[in-house]
Amino acid sequence: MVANKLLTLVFVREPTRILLGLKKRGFGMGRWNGFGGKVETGETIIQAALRELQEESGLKAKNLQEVGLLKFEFVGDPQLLEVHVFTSSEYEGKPTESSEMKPQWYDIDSIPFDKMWPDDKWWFPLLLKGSKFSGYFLFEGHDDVLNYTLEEVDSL
Ligand SMILES: CCc1c(NC)nc(N)nc1N1CCCCC1
Repeated sequence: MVANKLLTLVFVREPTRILLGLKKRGFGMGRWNGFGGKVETGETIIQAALRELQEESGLKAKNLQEVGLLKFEFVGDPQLLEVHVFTSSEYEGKPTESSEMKPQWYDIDSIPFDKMWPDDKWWFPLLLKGSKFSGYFLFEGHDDVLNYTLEEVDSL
């Protein structure tokens, strides 16, 4: 049984804009996304979310709200990815480019979905309106979603 690989994804949100980062290398390179990565052994999901945000954006979140649970399967890969999605509205620091990510504020009316992972266009609107959501996406390669389920939930 291959255990799910735990990942975090944090979006820093202000009333009219959201912080995205352009992935400069590795998995998802060239796509805008929130900040996140693997949960290492010995750390909680929350600790990992805070660590990855700080490493990748320079920001220290002072609050985190879990807003989504997304599971991803890639055809031919037995490893399921389990992404815990968070938003933060209070933070310290200034967005700073890292080796991994180039941060940039986007107006919530002009999210660059064509330059993001294809699943985002389905669940991002739920994040923006403050819903909690749970979804599953079956990918073939990194560009094609073969099928998906997505629901708004009362609690995660
Ligand atoms: C699981 C891949 C993924 C994805 N779809 C495939 N969509 C978004 N928005 N983020 C993703 N992660 C967020 C955690 C760090 C790795 C990339």
